[in-house]
Amino acid sequence: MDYEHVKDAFITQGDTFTYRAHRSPETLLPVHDHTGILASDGDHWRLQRRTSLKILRDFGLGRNLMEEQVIRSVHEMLAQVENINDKRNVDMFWPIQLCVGNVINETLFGFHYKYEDSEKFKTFVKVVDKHLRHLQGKMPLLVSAFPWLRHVPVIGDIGYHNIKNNISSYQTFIEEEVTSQVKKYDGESEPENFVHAYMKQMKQTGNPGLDITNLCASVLDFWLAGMETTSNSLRWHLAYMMKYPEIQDKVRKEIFNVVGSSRLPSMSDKPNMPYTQAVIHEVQRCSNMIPFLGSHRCVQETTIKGHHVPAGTLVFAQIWSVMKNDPVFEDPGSFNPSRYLQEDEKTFDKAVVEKTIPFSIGKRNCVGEGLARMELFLIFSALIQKYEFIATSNIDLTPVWGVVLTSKPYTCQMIPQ
Ligand code: HEM
Repeated sequence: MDYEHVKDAFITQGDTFTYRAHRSPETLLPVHDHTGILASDGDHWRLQRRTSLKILRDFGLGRNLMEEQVIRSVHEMLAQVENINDKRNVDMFWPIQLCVGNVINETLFGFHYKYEDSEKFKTFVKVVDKHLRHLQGKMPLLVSAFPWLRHVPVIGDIGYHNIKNNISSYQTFIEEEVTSQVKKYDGESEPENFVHAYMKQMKQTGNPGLDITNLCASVLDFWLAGMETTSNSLRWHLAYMMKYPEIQDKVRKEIFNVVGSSRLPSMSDKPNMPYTQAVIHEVQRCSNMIPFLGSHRCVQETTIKGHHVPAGTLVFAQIWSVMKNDPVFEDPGSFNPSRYLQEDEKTFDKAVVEKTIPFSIGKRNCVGEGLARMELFLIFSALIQKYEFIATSNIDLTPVWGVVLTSKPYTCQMIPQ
């Protein structure tokens, strides 16, 4: 499957391929199947997706709430890192995890976890992390291929029931936070967080599909789809920068030229920082974090580029293969951000950018793409502006297998700039 196949299925024939399989491992993500965005389909999915996108757009475009939230989180992360006395051997796992987690938490619930008081949050993050890792084990994949195996002792327990039971541990966290925000909503003032904005939509539209069950499910989707992806991507960014220090220096030089050192980079700087943008594209292409997309069930018989696809076929688009193998990427195995820029080093090569699709394309692409792109730019550029990162352990860029391909753990020396 190449880019043209994915484009034909997901864009040209978008409506035909927006349905899900409704079998594990997807059904092991939400508490109830057919709720929220990630695991639902049909008119219900359309309603939930449209509602979430409207809220995110109102926050991001209308009032810039989103950028302010990310920058607040960056400030907190930098303050935490500054307090580390010995910067010769630092593990950036938790500072990055908390920074990204706090952006989602503030977007959804309107408050930040303080670093010194984040045990509840850390426990939740660990449960989600464990859940996503277990989902991609051999047994769940076996049960996914042969759903009747979930009735077989041992295989069914490891591959299905134990994982299903895990869900309740993170659901408690979600329900507590949603309930607390629901109580605070006065119905009058301009919503400042997702829960309040969703409640306003419930009230304004009166649509029975917008209810507390689906609010909780959408909130959970944001955590599941938004945290591991974004925080791992940032860890990949630092790993690549330490493996290629000359590229790290070049990014920093661009940041100093455009932003200076007295303030943090902002979204208005982004158009003037083509090299930093090219590096972010290339890290996303090379780290290629999502090995399998969710299933896209075909609802009516069709053809994709001459291949017959019967109704009911499950399609798993290989965006991994597009970013690895498309001929537009010359020498695809090498890490080369300059491939995104023309000779003037300012203008993007549109053909190369078009095939870089870490957020997928079409009707079921990433709902959080705008937020994730903003986070990657603001958090990555702030870190490179403030510190030089030098590896103090081996940087092995072979990924660790999972729902999201992660970087191997590493430590670094951080030299203030
Ligand atoms: C670097 C970060 C991220 C990457 C690489 C990424 C990637 C993806 C991809 C490839 C899909 C499509 C899956 C499919 O076709 O089934 C997806 C879907 C989704 N993403 Fe993201 N994502 C990221 C961050 C986020 C964030 C920050 C959020 C929200 C806070 C988010 C929310 C979602 C949701 C809700 C869906 C499901 C869309 C649907 O089923 O209609 N993602 N993401």
